[in-house]
Amino acid sequence: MTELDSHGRHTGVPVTVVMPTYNEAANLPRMAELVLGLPIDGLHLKIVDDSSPDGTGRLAEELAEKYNADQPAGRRRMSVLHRTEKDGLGRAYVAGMSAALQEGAAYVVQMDADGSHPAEAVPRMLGTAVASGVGLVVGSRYVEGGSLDEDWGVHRVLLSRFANRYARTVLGTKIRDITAGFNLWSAATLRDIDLATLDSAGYSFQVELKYKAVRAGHSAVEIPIRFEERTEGVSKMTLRTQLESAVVPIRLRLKHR
Ligand SMILES: Nc1nc2c(ncn2[C@@H]2O[C@H](COP(=O)(O)OP(=O)(O)O[C@H]3O[C@H](CO)[C@@H](O)[C@H](O)[C@@H]3O)[C@@H](O)[C@H]2O)c(=O)[nH]1
Repeated sequence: MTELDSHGRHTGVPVTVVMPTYNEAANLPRMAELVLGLPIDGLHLKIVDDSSPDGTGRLAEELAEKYNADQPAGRRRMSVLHRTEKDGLGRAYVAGMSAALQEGAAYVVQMDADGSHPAEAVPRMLGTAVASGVGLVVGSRYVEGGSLDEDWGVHRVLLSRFANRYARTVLGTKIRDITAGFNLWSAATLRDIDLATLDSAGYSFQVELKYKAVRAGHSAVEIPIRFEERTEGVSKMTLRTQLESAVVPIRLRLKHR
């Protein structure tokens, strides 16, 4: 059970932040500093890099060496999982989450490496999960108090709103930000979902995982966050991943009628 010590730090619970990267060298040092500076003792940052041509994987190793340097033997604050090729956001998360569970994480946080997700919300998400006992806390743009960076173009805003409305309608779920990429999971919830047999390779993984968690009987809580547009690098979303996002909800619905 996590507790807050006299300095307001969460203690006593192993939390792993899984962060997939593809060409995020310009963002990674700042992200590592933000995440590893959070007031959560024992927090671990796991990078899942798909052989980024810009050297993100190598940089991640250098950062891990720096952050692990002053740790007692056998304890690491940061690790890097290298995959041989770009194989999709969903598969990168499956690899990172599976490794985190094997290493004994009690909670797993999903976070983009581009600064879109407010790292400072993680203690609040953890506190919510522990206090309420829910297995999934969604960092939500679409509940009261949540917001989107005004720099998101009209096209992206409409696409995001449509994708959410579409997936929610097809799947009949109540989660308002079902495409959200900033989520905290309890290990028990992830274990109840067969990560090895997901239908999604790419971004629709976000929808599939939440749907399967709710179907497995777990409840979700959404807490408001502000989503910032990245200032460095570019989104890796493609037409193909968007098409997958259109197909996966229908496939899930047909499978689980
Ligand atoms: N390892 C790996 N990482 C990837 C891959 N594709 C993307 N990433 C990493 O995944 C994170 C998100 O990728 P972006 O391409 O920046 O995502 P986005 O367009 O901003 O979309 C985000 O918001 C959506 C909701 O609007 C989310 O649905 C989506 O999952 C993501 O969080 C970044 O850290 C990026 O480097 C991949 O194939 N492999």
